[in-house]
Amino acid sequence: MAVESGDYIFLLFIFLFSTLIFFIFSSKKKSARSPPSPLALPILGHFHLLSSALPKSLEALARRYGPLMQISIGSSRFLVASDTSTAQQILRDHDVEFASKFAFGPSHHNIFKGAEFVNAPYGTYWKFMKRLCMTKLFAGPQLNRFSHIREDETMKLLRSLWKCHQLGEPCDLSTKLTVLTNNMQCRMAMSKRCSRSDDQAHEIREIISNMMACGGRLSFAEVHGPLKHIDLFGNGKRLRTALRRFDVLIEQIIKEYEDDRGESEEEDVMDILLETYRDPNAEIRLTRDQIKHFFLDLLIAGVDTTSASMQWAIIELLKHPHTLRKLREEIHTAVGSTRLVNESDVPNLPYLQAVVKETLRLHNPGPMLRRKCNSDCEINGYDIKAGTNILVNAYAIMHDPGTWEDPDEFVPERFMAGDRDDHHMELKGQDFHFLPFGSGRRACIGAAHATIVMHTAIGGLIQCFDLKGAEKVDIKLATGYSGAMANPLVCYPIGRLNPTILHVK
Ligand code: HEM
Repeated sequence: MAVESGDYIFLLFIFLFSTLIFFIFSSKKKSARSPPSPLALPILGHFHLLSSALPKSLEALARRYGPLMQISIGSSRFLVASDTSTAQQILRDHDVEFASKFAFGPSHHNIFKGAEFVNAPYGTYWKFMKRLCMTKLFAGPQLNRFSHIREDETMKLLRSLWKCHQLGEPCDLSTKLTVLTNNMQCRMAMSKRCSRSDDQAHEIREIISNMMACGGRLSFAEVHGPLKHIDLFGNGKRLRTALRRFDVLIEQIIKEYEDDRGESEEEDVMDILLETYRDPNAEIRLTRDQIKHFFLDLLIAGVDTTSASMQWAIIELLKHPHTLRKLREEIHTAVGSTRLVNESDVPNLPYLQAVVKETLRLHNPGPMLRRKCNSDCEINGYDIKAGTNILVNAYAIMHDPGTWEDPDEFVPERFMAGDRDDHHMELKGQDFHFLPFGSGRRACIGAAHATIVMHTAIGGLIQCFDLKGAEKVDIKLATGYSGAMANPLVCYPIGRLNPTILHVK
């Protein structure tokens, strides 16, 4: 068969086209790079470059190595994203690829290993539990259902401070705020048990505090580094003991639920989980350990974070008398002095909202967002392989001087319309300059609950009391990567309005 000139032209075209495609792809491959990394030491990795204030030391490294860098601490390797644009790619543009999390704590001491919700990979189990949280605990109508619990516990807090005022006694506000958040959460999730008396909620609190204290005492080297499998000071053992105590207590609560089956009270989250556990045809097969760990996760994720944020807000207000005065004036104008601030007042208290936002920006208790990449993708022009662990440094983003004027100062006015540019930022994670509750599929599920609690408790405390002596507290950040305070907030409450005679509504 003769070859016609048209065929030559066609073959030449195919040749040129394939060559072009080859070059495009091979040049892409060549430009496929790994993110930069500081010089690492053998075994220790970058351990020597990091201080106990991890978000801050990672922020300093990012200034030299860029918004996406590789870090290793002992056997843990991860990328760190430190600016808004990189965070947006990970948390929004590639949200599905980064919808799993990796464990970044002393998880090797967890006696319920594999049963976690907060660290669960993106899949059927996580989706089921998230749906349960949103439909039964933390979405609009469900949140409203629990308003009486929040009111009741806030009133208990204010009454206990009034008692200190009457007796002239000091008050450990840190503990009282933690009791507040713990009791609210226990009553919301296990209302049948924890509403009858405070005993079980109190015991749960004690165990979780103990657990957090042991976890916090573990050094970086024991969590990530060369001492990971040597429990040098016995804190790992103590942590496991606290977990076993939690196991015994929660097992007892579960048994009480099982014995009380058929009682007419309204279904709570524990009932729903136990129904799913018993049902052979349920959408997922839950294990008993998963149920236990779910409650543990809610308590660990929600109690100390909300309490620490309120402690920081109070300290900042006491350090800034002008801000405190302005807040009191706003509350006085909008609410008056015959009734207590309540949840429906919050939309009319923009300065209180600004105080809460500014506290969460400056002292965020969840400053490192953890993600695990599910499939290969590209971020900032770098190839990211499936299985890569990433930390988004929300601390660095919320302290970025390019976004925030005087980023280390407490200036609630920046969130007030008309004062500065930043006022439009909301708490829902849609603005990647402001990420106190993270963003995307794995964002905080308790954000709405936490902010309601913060507004009403801070509002009530400021309305009813002057808090004297707190200025003597040595204000330091606790070690580790959480944003909690190192020392308890002890003060003398001096009554301004008696909460026990104020109207609640
Ligand atoms: C001021 C209080 C709180 C702050 C600042 C906070 C912050 C955060 C942050 C930054 C994350 C990670 C988000 C991400 O990776 O994108 C998170 C996750 C989470 N938070 Fe909160 N949180 C607070 C209160 C609560 C409360 C009250 C609860 C529930 C009782 C809660 C439950 C959770 C859970 C379950 C997750 C994991 C969600 C998942 O992995 O799917 N948090 N929180």
